[in-house]
Amino acid sequence: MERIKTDICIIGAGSGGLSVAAGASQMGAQVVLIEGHEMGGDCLNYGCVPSKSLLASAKAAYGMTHPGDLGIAPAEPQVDYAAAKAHTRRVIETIAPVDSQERYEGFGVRVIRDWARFVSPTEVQAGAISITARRFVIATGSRPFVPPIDGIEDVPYLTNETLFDLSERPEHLLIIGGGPIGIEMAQAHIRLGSRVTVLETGKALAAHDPECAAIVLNRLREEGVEIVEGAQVTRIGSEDGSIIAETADRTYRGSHLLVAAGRRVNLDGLDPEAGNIACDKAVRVGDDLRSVTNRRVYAVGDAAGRLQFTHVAGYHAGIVVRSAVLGMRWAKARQDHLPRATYTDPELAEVGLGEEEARRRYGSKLEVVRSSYDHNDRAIAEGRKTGTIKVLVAGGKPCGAAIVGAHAGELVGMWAMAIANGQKMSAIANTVLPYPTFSEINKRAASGYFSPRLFDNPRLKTFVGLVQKYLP
Ligand SMILES: Cc1cc2nc3c(=O)[nH]c(=O)nc-3n(C[C@H](O)[C@H](O)[C@H](O)COP(=O)(O)OP(=O)(O)OC[C@H]3O[C@@H](n4cnc5c(N)ncnc54)[C@H](O)[C@@H]3O)c2cc1C
Ligand SMILES: NC(=O)c1ccc[n+]([C@@H]2O[C@H](COP(=O)([O-])OP(=O)(O)OC[C@H]3O[C@@H](n4cnc5c(N)ncnc54)[C@H](O)[C@@H]3O)[C@@H](O)[C@H]2O)c1
Repeated sequence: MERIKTDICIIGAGSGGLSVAAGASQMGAQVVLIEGHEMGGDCLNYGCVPSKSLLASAKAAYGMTHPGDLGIAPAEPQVDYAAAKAHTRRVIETIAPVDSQERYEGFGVRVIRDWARFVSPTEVQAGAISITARRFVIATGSRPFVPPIDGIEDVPYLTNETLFDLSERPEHLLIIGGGPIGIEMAQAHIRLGSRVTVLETGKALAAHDPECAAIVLNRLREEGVEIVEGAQVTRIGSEDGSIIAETADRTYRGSHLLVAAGRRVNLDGLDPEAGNIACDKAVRVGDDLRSVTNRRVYAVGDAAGRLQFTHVAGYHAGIVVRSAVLGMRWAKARQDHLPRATYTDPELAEVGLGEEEARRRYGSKLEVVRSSYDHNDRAIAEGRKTGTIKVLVAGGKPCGAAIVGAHAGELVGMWAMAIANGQKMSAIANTVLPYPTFSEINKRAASGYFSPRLFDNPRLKTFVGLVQKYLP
């Protein structure tokens, strides 16, 4: 057996593991990176990248049938589902070199392509290689959770790991789960010509601001997606070549079934017990992202059991590099400034607290300011007036923002920056933005916070009266 001693051993070469490896190795630490499957993990191969690529094809098709009032006649798009999937593959291939074994070996990282498991609190094995390290980073990500519905294993269901390889367009896609994956893929498929039914046991897009989520769900329904909330599927089966999903009061039929019912953290095969690493649904870590039972071990990204986003995995990686490479043991992960976006049309994006939590925390001190897309000149010019922004303000500072509308994922960045840096509403209001841009929606919301203070203020009016009296 080959034996390696290293500074940092990272398990998993997805968004989190790769970011730790890049940072640590380029700062001079010795790094071993172990990947059992594809370099790039979920985001590149089965997640963000293919889903956003397919949504882009779908948006192009929708734009042809819905040109709005722009003076262009609608046209029937010739949708080639297989070609759209070829586009997603090309996008993956274009981005893949950035996550490749060769690139990381170029940084001096020893990359091992095998599955890793702990054999002791200080040692991991990957195939015939044993690695002891000063610090370990669990960056094993997550996989689709398949609910134990009667009959589900007897039908050929799809998950995000197989959907993007499907080249025949589903005639009628049944989707179990109305979270971000289910809803993004529902819109992609309805626009590419499938019929789509989403069966959601609770509320669809439940993690999002309810007002903003409702706008997205209404749009999907208008486009023809059947979204059934409160649908408890009790049995899955097949009949006459169709897949059927039974709830208490109805049977739904489709040609294909996509399971998008949440995620399971990848801990199987890792043998965390042998490493004295306490886990529940994820690795149990504190805000320092270190295992509560084995201080040599960190967890990042989906494996850390917090928000499951690529940018969060990257953020975690930065904390780990500070702590494990630079010895800044005080480095801690925050949650309050992390943006979340769902790339439907209209987009949905949030940062910071939701309204309910903000009210609990700040009570009557909380102020809510809003601005609507239909007052934004660029949105009017482009015929993209559906949308709104809601900013939660406490003590003059934004503590949360929710946006639904075109480019919401871009617009939320300004609020993420303000919250991350403890900036006041005046920081947004004082920023001069180019005209006409969608980002002026943010500024209008910030101005909305100051308007009553400036324009409905009797003391200010008296002061201005005096100034005007004495000004030469
Ligand atoms: C369909 C879909 C769309 C998404 N869209 C977005 C989006 O638009 N924006 C966004 O921010 N997030 C999105 N996400 C979430 C995002 O993909 C994940 O949060 C992110 O990939 C997590 O990164 P990670 O490093 O924790 O794990 P991963 O990227 O999953 O990487 C984990 C890696 O570890 C490897 N591994 C696991 N166990 C072992 C082991 N024992 N030994 C060796 N290797 C192992 C795996 O093979 C994998 O390569 C999406 C997810 C899905 C499924
Ligand atoms: N745009 C993005 O950034 C993006 C896109 C996709 C996914 N993601 C990430 O991936 C994570 C996972 O996404 P997801 O949509 O799979 O999970 P999710 O947990 O967000 O949503 C799953 C949904 O499935 C429902 N569900 C569970 N069991 C069910 C059953 N038996 N029948 C019907 N419905 C059932 C749940 O109630 C829930 O609403 C997200 O939380 C997000 O962090 C991000």
